Amino acid sequence: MNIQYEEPTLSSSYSVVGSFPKSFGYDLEDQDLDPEDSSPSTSQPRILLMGLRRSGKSSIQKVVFHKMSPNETLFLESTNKIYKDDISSSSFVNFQIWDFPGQVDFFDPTFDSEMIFKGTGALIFVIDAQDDYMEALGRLHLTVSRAYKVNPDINFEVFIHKVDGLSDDHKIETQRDIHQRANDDLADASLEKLHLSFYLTSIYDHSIFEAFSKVVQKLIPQLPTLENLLNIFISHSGIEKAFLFDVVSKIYIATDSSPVDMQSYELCCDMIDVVIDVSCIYGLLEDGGGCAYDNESSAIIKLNNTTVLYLKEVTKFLALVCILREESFERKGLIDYNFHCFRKAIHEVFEVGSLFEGTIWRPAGSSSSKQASLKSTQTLIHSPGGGGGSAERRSVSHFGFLHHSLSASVRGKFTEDLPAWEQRQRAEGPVRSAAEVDTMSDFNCRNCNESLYGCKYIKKEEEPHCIRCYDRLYANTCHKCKEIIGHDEKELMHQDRFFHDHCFRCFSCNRSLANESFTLQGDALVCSDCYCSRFSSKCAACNQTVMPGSRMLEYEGSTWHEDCFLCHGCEKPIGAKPFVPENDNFYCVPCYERKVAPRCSHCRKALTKGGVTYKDDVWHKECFLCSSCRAPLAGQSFTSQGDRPCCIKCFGNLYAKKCAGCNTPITGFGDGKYISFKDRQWHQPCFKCSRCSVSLVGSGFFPDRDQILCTDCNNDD
Ligand SMILES: Nc1nc2c(ncn2[C@@H]2O[C@H](COP(=O)(O)OP(=O)(O)OP(=O)(O)O)[C@@H](O)[C@H]2O)c(=O)[nH]1
Repeated sequence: MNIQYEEPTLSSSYSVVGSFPKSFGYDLEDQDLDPEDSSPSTSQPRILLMGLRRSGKSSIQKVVFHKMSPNETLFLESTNKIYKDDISSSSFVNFQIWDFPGQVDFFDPTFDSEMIFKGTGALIFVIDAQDDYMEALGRLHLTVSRAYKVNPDINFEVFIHKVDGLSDDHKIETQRDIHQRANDDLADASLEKLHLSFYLTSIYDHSIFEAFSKVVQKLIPQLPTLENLLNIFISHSGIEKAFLFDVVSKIYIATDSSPVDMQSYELCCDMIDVVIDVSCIYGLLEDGGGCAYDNESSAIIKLNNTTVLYLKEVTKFLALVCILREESFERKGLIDYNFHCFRKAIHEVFEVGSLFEGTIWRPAGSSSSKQASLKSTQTLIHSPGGGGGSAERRSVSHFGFLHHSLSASVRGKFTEDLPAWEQRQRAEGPVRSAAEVDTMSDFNCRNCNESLYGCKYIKKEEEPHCIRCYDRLYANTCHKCKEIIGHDEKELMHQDRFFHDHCFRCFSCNRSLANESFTLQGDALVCSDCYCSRFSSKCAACNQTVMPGSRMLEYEGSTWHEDCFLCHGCEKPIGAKPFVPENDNFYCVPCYERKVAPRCSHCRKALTKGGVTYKDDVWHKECFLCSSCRAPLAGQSFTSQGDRPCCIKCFGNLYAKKCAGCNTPITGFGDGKYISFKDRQWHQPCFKCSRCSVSLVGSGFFPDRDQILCTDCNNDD
């Protein structure tokens, strides 16, 4: 195959290196992404985008990192070379994305797996959910197993993409199916340790940004520190939710530890768009110079539901976007002061981060500035009033955050524990000048009264506690292992029970459930896969698992997917409508009436329920009438005259013989037996002696013209 080198046409920041497959572009001499940078750009962490042709790889990259509108991706040409995109020039995160052509051939001798996978942080495999995904699953397995062999530390991420075309039920079913098949393939290859994470994505909504955020976050070693900082910041400032955004890509680098709901995330994304758009109109210089986002950037949007959105610049590429209630925003001085502390802390964290090799963070400055920054932290610790000037000041924590008066109600437990602080302690030892000791002399644990200066501490209802006392007095006990969940351990809560992160596992397969969906079976936690294979039923039509929580139908002990329960007549799903079972088939009522139901012998209309059967014919109840008087016969005694049904009354009047004793009809209904002699008949009670009225049933009698006589009366004559 001979593919020519081409200049990229889509974006000036997009680099094409080499051609596929002759040279994959992995050679170091091709790495000319940053001519200023003497270090080879391969040292940057790398995210690979792989998947079948047209699965949407380039679109994802273009939409997330190059602001391309989703509709424009319709015109993207197929990728036939590896595109290496260094996004660090426009973004805070410092990595390359390699977009692979769909037809990559692992068996080609020029494909250097070692080279590609060695420096890879994450491998994103894109599966087109609107297409038949069996081939993609095969390719996924091949790709991840090869990559895992070279570098087991890669994060394997599967984007089940283009889900905008699927219904909600279909999305869940597709995810479950792909999840199950992919993991089965890995289990068959004894690769159970290889963990795949799955995301439902689309470029037409925020899901792709959310998914990319999570992928990037996993590559950030300082994430727990950032999360802690955000926790402290929001709890001290009365803020409900805060996101640290990479402004250009709108992926969030970190957020506080409360759960992320899509709506809040979308709101904050939209706010960034608004800020950039407005400052492009009003914020640029007359000659068009300047920048739409700079260190002056800050914005407040008040929503009409008493919610406020607050954006502040953190670094050239980072913005903090907060959601808070209007009443909390009245203390804006306090929030701004705390933000100031937060920003300083962030700068310090990045500097520490830059000391680590291969960090995904952009270094904040040279190492000589580290000393200055650490000093400023000390200043903050011991001069909490600086810049804040607020009457609400109540106490100071390590980074000088002021407490919001609502903090107790805002958030419970958080640990004011920052690696940067630890770093300083390790590097310099506990510095305790006289002035410092004075300032901090009454800063003791409220329980054991030991000084907290230079130590980690945790606030409980505004009162600082040393770690030991805090764990002893307030830490929760893990429901599984019955051990205390220490302040520095991740704690998960489910139905008022607390668990260690590592104890929250599936009862059946022992997989961690921290980021998985699960259900409870009695007291046991079960992951959805095990639940499906053990407890859920199979659809009687397609024999596939009926997912718990999905829409289904049950009838006489069998289960169907809602879409599989079809009318045998029109072959459409019957859904919640009434149906009629007939010879192992089911019919919706219209089809049953049209095609299967018997017809009434009287009106010829379909008979769907009840009715009367008489001499192999069926009638609606209301159609089954006396052939003489038209009175309804359903539920009544009746007889027939010829083939026609007849009520007792008409039969007696019109057709029955008369009793020779009482002259009323002998119908056979309720009359008991009757006696017949020659051409005369009697009801049994009427068969008696015409003179002395003695019953003649069972005894001899003597007819005497119209009369019948007993032996005695006959002898009297
Ligand atoms: N409906 C929908 N279409 C999408 C989505 N993402 C991408 N597409 C479309 O999918 C088609 C293929 O997208 P590309 O980004 O070129 O796919 P690719 O994986 O880079 O393809 P190759 O370069 O051939 O490997 C384009 O027409 C996109 O508009 C999505 O989320 N939803």
